[in-house]
Amino acid sequence: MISFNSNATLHGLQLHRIHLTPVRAANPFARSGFLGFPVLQSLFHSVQSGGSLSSTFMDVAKVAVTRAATHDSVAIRAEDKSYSFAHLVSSAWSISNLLHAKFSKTTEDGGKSENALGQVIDVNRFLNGARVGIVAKPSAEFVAGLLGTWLSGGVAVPLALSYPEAELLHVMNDSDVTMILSTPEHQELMKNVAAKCSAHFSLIPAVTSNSSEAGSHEHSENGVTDVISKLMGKFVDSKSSEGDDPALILYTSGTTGKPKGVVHTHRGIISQVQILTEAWEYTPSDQFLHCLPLHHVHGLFNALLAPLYAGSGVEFLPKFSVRGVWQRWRESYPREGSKSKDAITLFTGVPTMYTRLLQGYDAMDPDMKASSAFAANKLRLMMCGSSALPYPVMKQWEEITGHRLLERYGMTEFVMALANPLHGNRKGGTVGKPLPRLEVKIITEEESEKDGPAIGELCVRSPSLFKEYWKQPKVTAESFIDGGFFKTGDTVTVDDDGYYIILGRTNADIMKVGGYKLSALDIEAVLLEHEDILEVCVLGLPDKDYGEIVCAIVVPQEHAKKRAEKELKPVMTLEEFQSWAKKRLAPYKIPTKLILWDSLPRNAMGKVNKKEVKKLLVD
Ligand SMILES: Nc1ncnc2c1ncn2[C@@H]1O[C@H](COP(=O)(O)OP(=O)(O)OP(=O)(O)O)[C@@H](O)[C@H]1O
Repeated sequence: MISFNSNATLHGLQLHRIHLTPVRAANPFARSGFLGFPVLQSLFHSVQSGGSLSSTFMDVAKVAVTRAATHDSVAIRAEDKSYSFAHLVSSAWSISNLLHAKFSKTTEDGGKSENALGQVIDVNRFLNGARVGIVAKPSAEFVAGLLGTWLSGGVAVPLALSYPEAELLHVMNDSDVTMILSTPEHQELMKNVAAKCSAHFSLIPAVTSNSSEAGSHEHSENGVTDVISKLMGKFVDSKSSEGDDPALILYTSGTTGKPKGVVHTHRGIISQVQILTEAWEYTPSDQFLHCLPLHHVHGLFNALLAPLYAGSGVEFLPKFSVRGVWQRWRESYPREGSKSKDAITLFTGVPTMYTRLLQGYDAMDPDMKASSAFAANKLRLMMCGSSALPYPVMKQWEEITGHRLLERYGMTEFVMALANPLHGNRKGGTVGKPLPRLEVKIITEEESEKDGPAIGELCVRSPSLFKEYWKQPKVTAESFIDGGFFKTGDTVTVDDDGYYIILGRTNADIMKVGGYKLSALDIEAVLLEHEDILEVCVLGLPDKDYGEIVCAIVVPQEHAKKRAEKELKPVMTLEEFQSWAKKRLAPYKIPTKLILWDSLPRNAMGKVNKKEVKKLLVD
């Protein structure tokens, strides 16, 4: 067994912390271990860095929200509207009122509430850990729904928009949601689902945008004071909620079994957003272009909560569009020396997004190519993760945009753990080293310890580790080893420079072929170098002689399909494919079965569920 510790520097965060000490002392949010606090804190950060350090929470909050109301601090942009932090906080407050009206009645002493279960509880935590399902596209309403749930002592369960009704019902029933918050476009379906799982349903009130008249009125100086006083009143007298209280349940995609509810605490969330802010130096001058779903950690933490915590703006493209992304970058940096006011500085995506962006680029005329590549180059940072980034994609992206994508590794259970550096060598085919305050170790099998690099299961210990699998104490207990390390189920190795290489999910990507243990990801990376292959999925199929055989499902490039049509020949034969692979792969790694498909069945995060595909092929 070998273990590694992260020793990354902390200077960025220390500055931030020292700066905020006077505010935290007087701030009731600080005691509550509540993400609403860091969101407000990020406003204070920008106020203080402007030079006017105020001494009390009320002073700082007033200045901060007034600034936000004068458009200085845009938190969210979506569909040509912008929303300040003040708008989000004010909407969260309205949602909390709405939930309060539904779920509690104030007791005679006025300081306590009785919730729907007849429990007498503190007015500010009336939901008492009840689950609130949030079904909304990436929008200001989604963020307000999340904050409103936390303001009320609830546990947010963000749900996929793409789930069919049966899957939605599974998740809602499993997490025992008390309430579903949604938006008009999903009203019909969600009302139906709510009725079937005996939950209440409510629409999230539209968040007021900066441009609307109601918004400017609401956040006039008196309005601001009013919102702040209400929030203060709500928190000053509240008993602090413990940071270890559940805040969020995210459901896994189920690539390794039935979807499990992963419970994150307030403290874990705050730790994670601080770790990411520090590692990638998110600041209030950053603008994130966000095109990921919000029920997975990549879209929720890396591209929303951490940037909001850091005071960065987040612009939602509700649905990923190749044209939309390139266009937004070109608008940000129209020509040399010019940068738009809201220029995008940060982007993150899954590998298939970069593949599609490259296809879109190839289809552009030369002028458009030049302006697109120029604009992309101007962003501060581009990141990739959620599944393995194929080396050819990374290389081509760098040739065009000048950006070496920062690849990182994460999982629903601990959010992010390993990452290539912001400054320093980003190594293709690796996911870098442990993030600050993260510890990892590899549990090796006896025989692999003798020679060569350690290969085994990656285990992670982190302040951002989840608390438990919802209602699954046995599975939770089995997922940890001594000392609180979480067993990821991923097989990894580490190179001579300490960079980690993900070989894949032990039970889906690691194939046992005639005594060899092979990584499907390793073989996929090589096959993607074939000029006729657009996408590939490698998996092991059962075989009575070898245990498993290597099967490759290939999606051909358009040009290969057109050529095949013209020549009235198959796009690729197994013989041609194998003779190409022979020069690049050891004989036992060469696929012995080739299947050609038009596309691969990918989930919202661009992942192929290999277990499902295997079932299709074997049954
Ligand atoms: N950069 C990366 N390279 C290779 N694999 C990655 C990378 N980032 C994430 N992964 C894979 O994604 C997994 C985490 O994804 P997630 O938490 O969404 O689980 P899932 O596989 O989709 O679902 P389930 O937990 O139900 O199996 C990791 O365990 C790892 O296998």
